[in-house]
Amino acid sequence: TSKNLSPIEKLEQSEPFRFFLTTVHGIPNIHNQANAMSFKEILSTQHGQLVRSAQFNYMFDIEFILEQYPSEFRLKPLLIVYGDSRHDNHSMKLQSSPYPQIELCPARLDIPYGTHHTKMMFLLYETGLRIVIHTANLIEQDWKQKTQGIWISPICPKLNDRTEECKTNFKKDLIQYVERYRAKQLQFWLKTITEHDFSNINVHLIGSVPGRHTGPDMNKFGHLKLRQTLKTYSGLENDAQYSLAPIVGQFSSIGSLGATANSWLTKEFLTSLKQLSSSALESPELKLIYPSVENVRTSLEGYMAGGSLPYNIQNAMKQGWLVNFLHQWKADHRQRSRASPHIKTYLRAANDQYKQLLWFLVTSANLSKAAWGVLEKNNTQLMIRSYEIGVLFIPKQFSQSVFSISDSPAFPIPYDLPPVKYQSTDKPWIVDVAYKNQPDSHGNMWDPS
Ligand SMILES: O=C(O)c1c[nH]c2c(-c3ccccc3)cccc2c1=O
Repeated sequence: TSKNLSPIEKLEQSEPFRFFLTTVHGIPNIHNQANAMSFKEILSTQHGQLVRSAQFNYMFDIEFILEQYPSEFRLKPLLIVYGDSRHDNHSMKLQSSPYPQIELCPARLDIPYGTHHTKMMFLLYETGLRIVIHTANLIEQDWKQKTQGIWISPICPKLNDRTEECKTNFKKDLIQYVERYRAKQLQFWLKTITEHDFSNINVHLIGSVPGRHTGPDMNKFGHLKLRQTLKTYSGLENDAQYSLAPIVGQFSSIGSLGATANSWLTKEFLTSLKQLSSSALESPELKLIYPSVENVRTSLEGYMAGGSLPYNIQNAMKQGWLVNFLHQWKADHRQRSRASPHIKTYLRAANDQYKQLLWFLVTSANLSKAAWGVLEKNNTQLMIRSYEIGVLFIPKQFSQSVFSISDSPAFPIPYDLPPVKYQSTDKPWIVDVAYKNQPDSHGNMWDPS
């Protein structure tokens, strides 16, 4: 009977990556220990005396959120940063009106169809500032039986006169991201970030903010920021041995990608992921992981899991070519093959053995132009619709040449590699069609009409 780890022990054991999956109700406890964290454990009193916090997200259940904070922290100031959608923007005001400690910050969404997908926590303790970047909405179902990703920073101490050097540019990139909200409610947090020492951060920040980014702004956000960061820091530039190293994308929704793979996916997006100059003759393999109908039907939540996989028939029918790229959700080594994925990750393996990684990204960004951006005006501007944020792990920042997924310090990958292709009978999960041939793990059918 192995004992349960405390939140502090989980953080210590997660070094140097500090990358977790959410705990899952209904799997053996042993798989909710190493590299697994719950919302309550993130907010545990064991981390110190909380002063105030901010929660950036897309969906909020205020009662659920407050219930996750330890009772002694529930009345501390809490800033909620949400997407100012044109239609139901009063729901946040209604939810938070009973709680004077809650301040609201609507994020501007000036480009149609943009959403505030960013999922991030600022936790200010008496001992310093912690940043958490993750993939879960602040509603109970997102933290119960899904696979979600969480990166938890060290508690960054107050800056004394010592000049800090942040080797991944994380601090400057975070300030640049938060400044783009142009929100007075975030002024306190911009000042707070400036006053803390981020020199122990070993990940890169990859964010998206809505806009038509041109000139010097082009490489600051979206897939061009990823391209730029990989180019500058990965040290792969001229390493011909990796030109065919396979690339994996894993996500919980898919946008309208165009009539062929070449429209955006392989020509623009893959060029950023492979980061090598696009002149490299043949392209590396791109494998995409997105749940099949069978993955959803047999999941712990059953077809209900599909409610959080909003790939719609309108987009699916325009891109039948995509199915050839698709692979199943399979995470046996983490006991999470039935914990439907809401996490989004992108990675490059060193070769087709998939035993080592060249880099790993966990992010809120699904496979869509809205999230990553699309080049316009003869490649002079990158148009992004949504707010997104993620962290990129590069071996060099961990004094390694590659990440091993088995030898210590093993990178804790969320799913099984190599990815497993759809079977010939498999179809991608589509949220707005009916599935009435086979009951799910709860004996239910799915009939969205
Ligand atoms: O931020 C996130 O992760 C999510 C963002 N949109 C979701 C939707 C949705 C899809 C189209 C229009 C409006 C809402 C539905 C179900 C789950 C999500 C979701 O999880």
